[in-house]
Amino acid sequence: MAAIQFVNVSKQYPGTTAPAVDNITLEIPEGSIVVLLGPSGCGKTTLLKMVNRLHEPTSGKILLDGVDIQSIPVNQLRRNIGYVIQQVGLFPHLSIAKNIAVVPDLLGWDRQRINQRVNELLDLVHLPLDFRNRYPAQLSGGQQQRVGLARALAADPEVMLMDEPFGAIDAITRESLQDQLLELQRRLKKTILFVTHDVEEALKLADEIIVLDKGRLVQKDTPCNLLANPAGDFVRQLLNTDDRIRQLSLVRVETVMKPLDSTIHSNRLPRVPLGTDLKRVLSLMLSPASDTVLVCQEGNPIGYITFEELRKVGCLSA
Ligand SMILES: Nc1ncnc2c1ncn2[C@@H]1O[C@H](COP(=O)(O)OP(=O)(O)OP(=O)(O)O)[C@@H](O)[C@H]1O
Repeated sequence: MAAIQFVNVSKQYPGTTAPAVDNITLEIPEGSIVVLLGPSGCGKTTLLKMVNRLHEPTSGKILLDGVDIQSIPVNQLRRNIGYVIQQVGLFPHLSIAKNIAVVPDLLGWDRQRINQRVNELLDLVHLPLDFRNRYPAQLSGGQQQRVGLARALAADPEVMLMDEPFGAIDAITRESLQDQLLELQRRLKKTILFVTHDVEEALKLADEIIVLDKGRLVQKDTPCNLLANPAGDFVRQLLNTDDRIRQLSLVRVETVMKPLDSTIHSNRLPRVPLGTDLKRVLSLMLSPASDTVLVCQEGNPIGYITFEELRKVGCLSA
């Protein structure tokens, strides 16, 4: 079942002449990262904020695991959805531990369980335990953003909404936060709806990308299919498809691979772990020549990708 379903959802703000979100119907599959991509003002944030009811649709409905969110009390809904935003929104007067514990506190967890969870989360986002007693102002922007992520994960929500979470962070820290998010996602398998206007970030993080223009859904596809078959000039220009090799370096092998089958004799084939980018796969295919590369999870082959497949999905056609 899709974790989040939008059914004919529109939103028009009072006093405006055009809808910010215009009749969107789409499904966000459980356990996937789906990225909302589009230029400023296309309706990404509005669409996202309707999921935790920070905005209400003018028409249409949104289902969470098949349940209309209108039937769920708002506080309960928000406690079950992790929310990470660009401005982090940490409470300046609370320690890092207390910031991370906000939702477990609200849920009435006992002290010991909260302490344990805070330690677990600091570890998960690669922050040292002695950060527990620091205050937000004593952390760098990237560290604060990791605390924001830990806080959103605290009560182990199935769904995470992330609105340009790395937007205000320098390029190098941003890349490492993206890598950490992907690493976390391989373990936690949350359903993540992620807003960005950064094409490279979208190609790197997404299992599927949803392109919006003026509130309308223009295309919904995997990063590779989007690059291969952009639905018209708007998407083509948005993706700026000139630099194919750069783009290959952003797309992850799991968004393209096929599950392993009996036609593949795996003994001597080159192997890559989940998360490897397609540029690396291509270089393995070229030297020494091998038209198939195996994809492994914890050392065990689970899928494969062929040169023909790379070519067919269009990444190499330019
Ligand atoms: N509270 C509001 N009242 C009126 N109009 C609004 C309001 N919030 C957003 N809008 C308008 O709705 C449209 C969509 O805005 P939204 O913030 O969803 O876009 P976005 O794609 O997230 O943009 P950005 O990338 O710049 O954050 C814009 O035209 C915006 O001006």
